[in-house]
Amino acid sequence: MKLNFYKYQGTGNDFVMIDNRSLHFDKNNTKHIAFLCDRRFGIGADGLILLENHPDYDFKMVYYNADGNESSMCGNGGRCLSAFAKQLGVINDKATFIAIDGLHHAVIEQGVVSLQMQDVLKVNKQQDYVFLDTGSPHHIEMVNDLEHFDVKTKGSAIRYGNLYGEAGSNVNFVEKISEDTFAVRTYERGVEDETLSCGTGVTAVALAMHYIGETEKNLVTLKTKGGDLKVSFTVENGTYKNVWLIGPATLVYKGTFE
Ligand SMILES: N[C@@H](CCC[C@H](N)C(=O)O)C(=O)O
Repeated sequence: MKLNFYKYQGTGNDFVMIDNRSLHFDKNNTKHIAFLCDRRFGIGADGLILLENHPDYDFKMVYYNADGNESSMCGNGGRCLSAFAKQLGVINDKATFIAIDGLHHAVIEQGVVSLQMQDVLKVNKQQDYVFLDTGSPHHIEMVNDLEHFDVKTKGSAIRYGNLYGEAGSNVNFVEKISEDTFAVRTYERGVEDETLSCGTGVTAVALAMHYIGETEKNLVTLKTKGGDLKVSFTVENGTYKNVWLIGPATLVYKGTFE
């Protein structure tokens, strides 16, 4: 059967997008989803996202990691899916959609997609790291010389280590550039490698840097290998609300897969 797909990227975090409003896509075929995401034998992507109808909202987001398994929230994916929904004519410049972690709002202005993320009510600060959940779980460590840091080896050791058990965690390494700017590199669970950018990851980093006092700003720039993202938020009694992930989301190409 022929499959129409669209390839999107948001700061280099890339996704195969499928309009599944007719529910024709086989969601249980993990091997097929992993195959479509394979960079040598398939289309190639960090994840695959289905856009589906929802009775109460503009659309529903269903997200799979490159390993073919459905996973928790993808921030860059949510931004790209909002751009895809606009391209399909499902929305204009604003969206309210449901994802695995709940309701999201998105606003699109000149190719920049701002996505409201879940409130973060709990931050776990330890001596060497911070852990928080921004829709997906994120371990955060500050390091020196991030450019030459072995993200894959060190990230994999933490992801599969004792701290996070069977479920594992995404792992972010951070270097402070200035009061409101941080460089971030992320090892992504389900891709099992470093990706060029991770939306829930940079969101977690911005909040963590505020929480541990590395910044007092509530608009933070995160520099990833795939480009810059911004995160804004309000602070209420040690919790983070009104959290927005802001950055570009671009159609790369569309195609048909046999
Ligand atoms: N790239 C994503 C994160 C996707 C989910 C993650 N790999 C997981 O399984 O936890 C993002 O932009 O947030």
